[in-house]
Amino acid sequence: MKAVHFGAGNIGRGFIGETLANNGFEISFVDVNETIIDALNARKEYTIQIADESQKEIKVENVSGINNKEHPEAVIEAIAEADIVTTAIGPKILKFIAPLIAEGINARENKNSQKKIDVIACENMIGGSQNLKQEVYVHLSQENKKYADEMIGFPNAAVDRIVPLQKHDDPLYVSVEPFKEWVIDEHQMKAPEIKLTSVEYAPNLEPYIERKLFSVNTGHATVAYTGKYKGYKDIGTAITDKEVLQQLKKVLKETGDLLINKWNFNREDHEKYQRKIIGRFQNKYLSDDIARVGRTPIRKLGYDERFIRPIREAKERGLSFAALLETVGMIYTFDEPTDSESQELKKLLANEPIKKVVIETTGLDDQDLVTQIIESYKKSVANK
Ligand SMILES: NC(=O)c1ccc[n+]([C@@H]2O[C@H](COP(=O)([O-])OP(=O)(O)OC[C@H]3O[C@@H](n4cnc5c(N)ncnc54)[C@H](O)[C@@H]3O)[C@@H](O)[C@H]2O)c1
Ligand SMILES: O=P(O)(O)OC[C@@H](O)[C@@H](O)[C@H](O)[C@H](O)CO
Repeated sequence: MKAVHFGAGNIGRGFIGETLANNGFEISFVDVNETIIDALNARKEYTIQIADESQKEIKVENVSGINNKEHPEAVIEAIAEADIVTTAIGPKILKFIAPLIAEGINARENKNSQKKIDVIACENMIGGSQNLKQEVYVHLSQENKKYADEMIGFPNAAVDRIVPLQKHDDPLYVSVEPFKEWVIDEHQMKAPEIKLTSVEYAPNLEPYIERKLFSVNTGHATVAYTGKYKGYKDIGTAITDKEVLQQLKKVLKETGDLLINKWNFNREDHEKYQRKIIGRFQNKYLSDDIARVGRTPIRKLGYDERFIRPIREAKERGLSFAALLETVGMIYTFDEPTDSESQELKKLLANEPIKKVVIETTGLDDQDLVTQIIESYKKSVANK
């Protein structure tokens, strides 16, 4: 069985690669990072280290790499032969790899392949694979679309494992937390006979992806932005600050109340899930930079993203969202020189009226919310 995986980065190697290999797949990693691709081709294996007291090492074998900038034709060929295609490349990059996936589908049709496959985007976003499908379909002819409608599934997925930026001499070595969870929307699959061991299949992914995004990611981002606001550089140190931990707990209470109200989750189970998340952020065996967790703040301020969507939905339901609003105010003060979106946000704030910046970054048309966010931002600036 063959897998093509786009993005040989942290989660790509640290989780998706491990899972596919455990399920007997031969994996072609597609990436633009020459060092990683060359190392994959030279060694055909890499090592994952579990970041807990065991420090256990796991070998991932039967892997190779394709540089999609240099060898797009090899990627198309690999997709034509694949049994599964996955991505973990970043939500904003999906549109750049869409033409290659479209050409791969075209190649499958040209060789009259009757094998159905699924293309699974493992990104932190709601509706990731369906979003990728839209981008891919832009590049398909009417005829290709008909073939794709029948043969290619784009099931949404939620992927959870903290994999920080890696700082080892070996460019492939990847240290990961022990926790892992990958859920795939079963109803959107075209090849449901391929069921990966250790992956969960759900009839409706929405509650899972919202629970993950609005608990793990809203919480993680809250530690990052509150931590940065208070001068910290990494998640593990920031969370030892009582005020940062308090802010995290307040935010998780708000998203928890929303999720319980919306999806009818059992409160006790959800609180247990939240405690587990806090413990994961406190993992002393992991060193996770605030620069990584807070990366791309404009994306994270998006309408359907980890802060604005829970704020909108809490407001609709008459639930509290004060701590979420407070954190959003701090996001606008996030100044990370290594992150281009953070610098773009800084420039926008320096050159445009704050109201325009808030509307553009959040996509909100609710004037009351826009005003509340402006007030929260001004408070953050004043108290800094
Ligand atoms: N790291 C985590 O803890 C984690 C956990 C769950 C989900 N995710 C999600 O997975 C995705 C990837 O995150 P990551 O942390 O692994 O990031 P990463 O930066 O480590 O990996 C992304 C990889 O994509 C490659 N890439 C970028 N543009 C490309 C292009 N045009 N063509 C081919 N390759 C390209 C990069 O070279 C890099 O190797 C994101 O959507 C993220 O939200 C990450
Ligand atoms: O990947 P992002 O930028 O959407 O979010 C940063 C982190 O919160 C994220 O990568 C987590 O580590 C991960 O989602 C845990 O499953």
